[in-house]
Parts: sequence; structure tokens; C-alpha cells
Amino acid sequence: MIRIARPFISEAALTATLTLPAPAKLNLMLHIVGRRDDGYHRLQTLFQLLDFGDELTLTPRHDTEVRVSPSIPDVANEDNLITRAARALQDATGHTGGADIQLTKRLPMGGGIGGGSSDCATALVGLNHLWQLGLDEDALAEIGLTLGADVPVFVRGRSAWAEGIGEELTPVELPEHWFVVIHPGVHVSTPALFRHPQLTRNTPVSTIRTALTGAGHNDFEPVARTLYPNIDHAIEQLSQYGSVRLSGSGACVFVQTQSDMAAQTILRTITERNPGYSGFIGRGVNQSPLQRALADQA
Ligand SMILES: C[C@](O)(CO)[C@H](O)COP(=O)(O)OP(=O)(O)OC[C@H]1O[C@@H](n2ccc(N)nc2=O)[C@H](O)[C@@H]1O
Ligand SMILES: Nc1ncnc2c1ncn2[C@@H]1O[C@H](COP(=O)(O)OP(=O)(O)OP(=O)(O)O)[C@@H](O)[C@H]1O
Repeated sequence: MIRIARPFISEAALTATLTLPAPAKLNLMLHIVGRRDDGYHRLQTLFQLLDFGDELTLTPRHDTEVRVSPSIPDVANEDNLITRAARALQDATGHTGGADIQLTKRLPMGGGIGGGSSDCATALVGLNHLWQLGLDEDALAEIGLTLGADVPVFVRGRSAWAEGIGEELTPVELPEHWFVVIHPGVHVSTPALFRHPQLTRNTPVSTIRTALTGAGHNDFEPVARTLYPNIDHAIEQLSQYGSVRLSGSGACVFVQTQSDMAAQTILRTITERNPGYSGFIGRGVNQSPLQRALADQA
């Protein structure tokens, strides 16, 4: 555990409010190449950050309370990854202040696009700044990893090639394409998919260079398509517009386009044709809007 002396916090910092983005990610490819002794799967994946996501407004409190509003249906305040991030920071540093956190949720839950993980990372990075804790990026990524395998990439804020369980990150420069992301109205449980007996867990190890050519696939896709007919249907519908991939363990599927306008047309067509589906358009970014917003504060 990281322990630092409790820093002095000015009265001005206690009245400050910080609004920060929590962007989505896509897994442009995701290979499962093995399993660790603790049951976690070893992956190779290409994380593409998007300029679309949730938003958190953080206001410090004098007491130790951490309150997220509005609450997420079926998720208790103390289980919300935002609250858990704040608690982990308090535990690591001995900080005795709290926060009121307003959450603007735009990313579908259980979408495979890292909504909860990104909220968690934004809370870690934002509260570290607001509470003047002075933890560096490595320390925040380490705390983040205890809360979710997808948290470190959002803390570090670069599109990246990832290995291990997603925490061994190599930043990459990807073309900043537009993406249409479709959520086919089903909620996928990541642990349930990782446990599935039919999941491929022995894809041969690839290289970053191969992945950057656009080669690769998502090992979750066959199982997700079998278990969730809507995912299968969404992939079929989108495939007329290009190469379709599943993100993470699903449920979101996506296709790349050359322009915002092309993306708008596809999104409108698919969501009008399928009333249970929703979606959004995001532009791929190499640097996270979170780190850019924080740099603007400095
Ligand atoms: C599928 C991905 O989204 C790809 O980016 C991530 O690997 C999942 O990351 P995440 O949602 O942050 O996952 P966590 O909250 O850490 O783990 C949820 C559960 O998924 C399983 N899990 C997760 C990550 C991993 N590499 N292997 C696993 O087997 C574990 O059973 C774990 O208890
Ligand atoms: N702030 C939060 N936002 C979303 N989900 C949260 C949050 N806090 C806790 N959760 C829980 O985490 C679960 C997974 O949510 P999330 O939206 O991150 O899934 P995901 O997009 O599939 O994530 P990943 O791509 O990292 O696997 C939710 O079903 C919910 O129970």
C-alpha cells in the first residue's frame, strides 16, 4: 500500500469543483492467450480510446462521506466503482476528506466499452488532483488495477497495446477514425463470459506490429454471438458497412468510418430499424480527453 503524509489542503481547494470526462474504450482486437494461476486470463488487446463517454463533477467535502448521484440502478453507493476509487485513495493516503460526485452516465452498462472502469479512473485521477494527494501515475494505475483490469489504461490515458491482464501497456499511435458503436439492448456479464466453457483461451501469441496492421479478432465473439442472439443480429446488420468487431466481452459492437457524417447515417439507419438498440459515435483519440482536461486546469 502507498502511504504518504497527509498534505495540507487549502480552503480554496475545499470549495473547488472539477468536471472531468470518463471516455469509452474499444478493443480493436482481443486475443486470449492463456490463463494465470489465479484464474485471470492473459490477453493481448489493442485499446482505442474514444472522445465520447461519461462525465464526473467532483466537489470536495469536509467530512469523509463519498456520495455519487444519481445512483446507478442496482448498484449500492459503496459498490459504485467511483466510490470504491475514492475509498481506495483514502485508504492509501490517510486522506480524511470526502466528495460529492455527480455522474452524467452516457455509456451503457455491461457494454464492453469500459464505462465503470473509466468512471473509476476519472475518480482516481480527479480526486488525486482535487484532494492534492500527489500520487503519481504509476501509483494511481496500481490502485486502479486492484479495482478492475481495465482501469489502468484509463488512468494512463493513452491508446495502447496491452498484455498481461490488460495492465502491461505500450502506448500506440492509431489513426483517429470515427466509430459507430451499437449497443444491441442486452447486458453482458464479463465474469460469466470469462468462465464460459466454450471460450477460446489458447490463441497463439501475436505481436504489436501484427495487431497494428488491423489483423486479429475478438475471442469473446463466438461465445457472445451464441449466448446473445441480439449481438449476432447486430453484427450481421452492421457488416454491410465494413468490418464489425465486438468490444471487450460485449455487448457493444462497432464499425469504423472515414467521417462523422458517414457514422451518423449508419447510426440512424441501425437504431431506426431496431427499436431496442441504442448507440453513439465516437472519434478515436490517442490521448484521453481526461488528461487533456486536467492539463487545462494546470
Ligand atoms: C474484457 C475486458 O474489458 C477487455 O478490455 C477486460 O479484460 C475486463 O476488464 P474488467 O471489466 O475491468 O474486469 P475485472 O472487473 O477486473 O474482472 C471481472 C472478472 O472477469 C474475469 N477476468 C477479468 C480480466 C481478465 N484478464 N481475466 C479474467 O478472467 C475475472 O473473473 C474477474 O473477476
Ligand atoms: N460507475 C459505474 N458505472 C458502470 N457500472 C458500474 C459502476 N460502478 C459499478 N458498476 C458495476 O460494474 C458492472 C460493469 O459495468 P461496465 O459498464 O464497466 O461494464 P463493461 O463496459 O462491460 O466493462 P468492461 O469493458 O471493463 O468489461 C456494471 O454492471 C455494474 O454492476
